[in-house]
Amino acid sequence: MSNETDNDPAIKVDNLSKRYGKLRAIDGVSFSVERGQVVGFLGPNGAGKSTTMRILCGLMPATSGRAYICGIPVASQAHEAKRKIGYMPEHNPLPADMRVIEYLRYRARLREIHGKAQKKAVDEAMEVCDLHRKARRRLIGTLSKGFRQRVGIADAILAKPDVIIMDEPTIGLDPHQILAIRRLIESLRGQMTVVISSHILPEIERVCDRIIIINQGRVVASGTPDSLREDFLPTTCYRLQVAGDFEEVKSKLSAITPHATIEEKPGDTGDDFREIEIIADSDLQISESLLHALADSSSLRVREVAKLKPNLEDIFMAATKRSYDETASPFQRNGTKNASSPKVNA
Ligand SMILES: Nc1ncnc2c1ncn2[C@@H]1O[C@H](COP(=O)(O)OP(=O)(O)OP(=O)(O)O)[C@@H](O)[C@H]1O
Repeated sequence: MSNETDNDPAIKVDNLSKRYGKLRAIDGVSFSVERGQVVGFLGPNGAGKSTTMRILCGLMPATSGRAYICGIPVASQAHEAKRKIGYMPEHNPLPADMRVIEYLRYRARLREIHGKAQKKAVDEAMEVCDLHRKARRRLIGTLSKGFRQRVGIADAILAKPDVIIMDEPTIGLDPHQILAIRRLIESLRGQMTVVISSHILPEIERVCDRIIIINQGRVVASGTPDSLREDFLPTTCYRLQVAGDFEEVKSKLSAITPHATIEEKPGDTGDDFREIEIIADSDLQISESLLHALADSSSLRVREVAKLKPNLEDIFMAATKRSYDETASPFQRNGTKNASSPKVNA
């Protein structure tokens, strides 16, 4: 029996843990995902991403804790919860000797979609994934990896699930194929809740509204890319290219940002310009002041002032390093000690 209401989040995970023998693969994981969001689910190898996703998809039971899809408890109402989810595993076993259209019809039958509804569902999924014209009658074994990924996504969206979970959807694809899959995911925004696990961080940063980072079985960060930047790397970095005496440059810049670190970057710019970095602990907007101060001097020339923004890779490194530092020993994952909780911004 369904407990679903439209107000329930698309996904709610409450204190979820999973042990494989003595190993705690995930340990007290909690988060929720609002409907229509595209969320990146990140973590280093072995962090517990696949374990969490498999529990969410009803493919494996948790040791403790609860997971809900649109308010439906996955453990006690697995069949109903599964109807709400489309899952694309990292290693998607597709039959090489079936044609795309045959395979999707077969997958629709497994989801109890028959007759006219089946034709409509298969046509629409092929249309969204751009398989209709180019690949509908092709043998899956003859398709490029990018097209095989599209078949996997078409399969996952066939039954118009509320939630679609994709494990590494762009792994092994060339830049054109990655762009095509990104556009496809973007076209799902607002219609379905999409959770993507990937190690391709620039891709995740481009496409996701929210990021959840898991490390050593625990959620260590959760928020929008901007809120995570503020939480984990609340620094400002300017990079300048200036020609002239470094001590003079330094004294001019120190007058504007007395507490910042000012360093000359090693490396050759190919001429008499040098690269200088200013790093401050707070958010600064000083491009104009920097330009004025340097232009004021007759012996200095400036040709570039750029404010650098930490990217998702920087955030990922900071979040997973912080939690790694806060975890005193690997024994904790076997449950012999309690780890201190890393900072999480839910
Ligand atoms: N079936 C299993 N039996 C025993 N240990 C397992 C099993 N599946 C996963 N593990 C272990 O649980 C931990 C979490 O694995 P999981 O696959 O969930 O991580 P992941 O974040 O998805 O990693 P990756 O990015 O490498 O796919 C790892 O230490 C892994 O070795």
